[in-house]
Amino acid sequence: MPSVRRIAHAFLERQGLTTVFGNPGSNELPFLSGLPDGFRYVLGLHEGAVVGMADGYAQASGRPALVSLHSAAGSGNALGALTNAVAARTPLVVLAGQQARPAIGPEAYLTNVDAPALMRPLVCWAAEPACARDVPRALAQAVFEARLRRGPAFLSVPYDDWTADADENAPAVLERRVERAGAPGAEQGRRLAGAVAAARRPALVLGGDIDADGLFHDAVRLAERLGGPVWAAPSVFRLPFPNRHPLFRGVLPAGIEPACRALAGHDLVLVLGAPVFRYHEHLPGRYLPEGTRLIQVTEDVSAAARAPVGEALVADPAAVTRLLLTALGTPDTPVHGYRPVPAPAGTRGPRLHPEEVFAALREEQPADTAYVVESTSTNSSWWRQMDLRRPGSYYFPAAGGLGFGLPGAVGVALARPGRPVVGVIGDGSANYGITALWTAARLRVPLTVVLLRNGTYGALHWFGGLLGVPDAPGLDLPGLDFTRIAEGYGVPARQIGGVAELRAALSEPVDGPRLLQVDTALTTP
Ligand SMILES: Cc1ncc(Cn2c(C)c(CCOP(=O)(O)OP(=O)(O)O)sc2=O)c(N)n1
Ligand SMILES: [Ca+2]
Repeated sequence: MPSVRRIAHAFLERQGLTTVFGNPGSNELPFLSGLPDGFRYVLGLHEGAVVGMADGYAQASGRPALVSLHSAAGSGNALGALTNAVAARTPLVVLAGQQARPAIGPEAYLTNVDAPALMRPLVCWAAEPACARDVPRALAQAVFEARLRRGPAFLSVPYDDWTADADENAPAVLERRVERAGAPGAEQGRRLAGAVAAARRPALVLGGDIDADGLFHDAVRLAERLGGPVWAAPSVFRLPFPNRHPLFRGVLPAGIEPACRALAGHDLVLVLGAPVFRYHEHLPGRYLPEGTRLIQVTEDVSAAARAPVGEALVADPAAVTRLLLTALGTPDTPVHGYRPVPAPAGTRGPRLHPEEVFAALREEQPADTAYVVESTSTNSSWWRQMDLRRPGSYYFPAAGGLGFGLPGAVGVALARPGRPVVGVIGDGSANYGITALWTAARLRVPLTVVLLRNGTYGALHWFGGLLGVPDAPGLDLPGLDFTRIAEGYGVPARQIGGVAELRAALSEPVDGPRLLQVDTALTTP
């Protein structure tokens, strides 16, 4: 009989999971041995960077990604990055090594004492097979759980399982297909279309799933058919709609009371592909204005069940969007007149205003550039200056867990080799995923990193004021020089003086990773 490893490799190959993002330990070597031709191992120097790269890769490719982590400490290092993947609903298959079966009970060195418990609740499914013969089936379950539940699934495998003989049923795993159909029933569809058609002042709130599911252009057609305002759901991590479209009103405020105020006057709020809502600053009040009906459409059962208000239909947003476009008819003429971009705010000192940096990106970068942003005090400046009109144009850490930016940018660039990719990273955020620069250099990933150095955790200064604690310590970052740090990881880097120098640098051809450090003024989010 073939070995468990042989069946596992064959199954992963059948499922297209041939790029392994990993950082190895002794427990993982038996799985990694004998990887078939066509497999690619992308080494990250810290498990946070490994998962961040896999997250960016899976989001940009639209397919699950495979992760190989070391047991215990290695899996623990990945938890921060997994907060973003679980919030983004990114399908990741996370394999972790484990001590040999007889050594687990006595808790030998490098034992992951209760491996599945360590990873919950940051994965949608976690297990350690009860015996070597169950590994092929459990691996298949991990793949199908990740893909169908849309999140990271975790499997811990003792290292002596991989060389064990598979049993006579194992080859049948290779033939398994598990699919999901998520269209609403006829009556559900009629009810929803009737509610939308009857609305006098409908509003749309769109979530990251709209971009993840390829619905960016359908959302525009639906919005133009409804004719009402469109918001991106709070704590936006993917752009679901062109941000200068005349119907676009920006990101819905991430506070209960301001969000309610923004929705005032609308008799129906249709939420597609988002939780209701992922609030951030706690600003209590009514969830919805008097007389406003909210209907949420998501395939995330938990997001539907935990929402504090409104009705929910658990269904595929793509099927629902198509159903509504069919029932309501698509608009005859597309809307014109995208909103013009205001002149960027400037500064009179040596530091650039973030808006000047973003205006330079808008004007110098190709229109199909994909941006991976992780700078938390510059969001308002970003949306004032950018004009993004394509799917897959914007990625942000979905749970606000810093450390996604740099690795995620590397992952996006690996997934979309023909598309320009720019990481816009704060000098605070950069430190959490900095080792991704080494992988970018080794793989010569075409990537521009614009490092915004304002010498501080800018957003926390703002939050301190909001929370009435302006005197908190630990918010300033003097003396960091990412040009030298990047060079140390093998990435060419330079300090940028003014806007003209930035524009000139951005217009140069990109044939590998590069980092441009810009000193910026502190702004409010
Ligand atoms: C893993 C992790 N650690 C700490 C934080 C807390 N945090 C921190 C430390 C922020 C400051 C980020 O600083 P930056 O330089 O990247 O960006 P700005 O200066 O523009 O705010 S924003 C924020 O929520 C976090 N979100 N995630
Ligand atoms: Ca900063």
